Amino acid sequence: MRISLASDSLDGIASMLVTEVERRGHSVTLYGALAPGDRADWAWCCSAAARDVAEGRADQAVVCCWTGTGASIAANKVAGVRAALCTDAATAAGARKWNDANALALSLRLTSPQVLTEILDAWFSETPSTDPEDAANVAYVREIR
Ligand SMILES: O=C(CO)[C@H](O)[C@H](O)COP(=O)(O)O
Repeated sequence: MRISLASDSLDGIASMLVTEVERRGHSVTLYGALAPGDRADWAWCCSAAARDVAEGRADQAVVCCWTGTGASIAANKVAGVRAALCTDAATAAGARKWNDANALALSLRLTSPQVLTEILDAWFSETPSTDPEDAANVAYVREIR
């Protein structure tokens, strides 16, 4: 898949994120501190990655900041993006399955290298639920203005 990655710093698991996503066979587009010379303020770089998803240049995004909160807020402001701040594999799997989340938000502060690999394995292996109730929730979210 085409994955847009953004981080406002190179702290913690930020650099590892790029290699871990590529190692899983995805092509990446980089924003913020991950792309030398790019703007690295979280609001800008995380919304830029999310906009790639909304406008069809990427299938999914992974957005990071120290807390993960700004990254998720900025990504969720982009229409059509459902960003989920995930701190463990079960949350990441649930976000893909029940929320059809198309952007993974991560906290550079909280996410250890081990947890990052667990989250990415869960995120990329889970698929959206086909249960009509789950689909109805996601459809409802799509229409929220
Ligand atoms: O978590 C964040 C936003 O939600 C930022 O990473 C945090 O505010 C630090 O930013 P800066 O290094 O620019 O001061």
